[in-house]
Amino acid sequence: MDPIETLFTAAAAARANAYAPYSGFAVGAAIRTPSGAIFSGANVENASYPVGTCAEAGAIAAMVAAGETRIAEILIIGDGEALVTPCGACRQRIREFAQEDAEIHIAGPNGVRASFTIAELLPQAFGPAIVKP
Ligand SMILES: O=c1ccn([C@H]2C[C@H](O)[C@@H](CO)O2)c(=O)[nH]1
Ligand SMILES: [Zn+2]
Repeated sequence: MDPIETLFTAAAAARANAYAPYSGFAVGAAIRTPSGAIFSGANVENASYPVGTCAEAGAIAAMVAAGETRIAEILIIGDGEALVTPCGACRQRIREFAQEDAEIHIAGPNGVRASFTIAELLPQAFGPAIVKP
């Protein structure tokens, strides 16, 4: 299968399990690391609304738990007509692990609609190199 299609399938499977009873807005995300492994996540909402977490955060947590810390590509599937790009907090989360040339693919239920780099979505970012000695 085409690599993007593989990511899309993983993100769609996670999205099908999204826990979004409050917004009704299901999101799925899938990361491919340089090793070729794929990690996925879905948004998980909470009765205490601010405690909910984004799909991207879930996929990043799965990647880190498996011992990987580099994002080669990430694909996010949202809903509706508008591009569901990562929220501000998730742009920062992706920035932490994104390779320089990492692509962020934004998809709807029928496929990828646009692709960006992290520099496009989070210019002049605060990142690890600033903090790490
Ligand atoms: O990129 C995004 C944008 C939104 N959401 C979730 C958060 C919340 O559960 C719902 C509506 O904002 O969608 C994500 O998971 N990722
Ligand atoms: Zn987010």
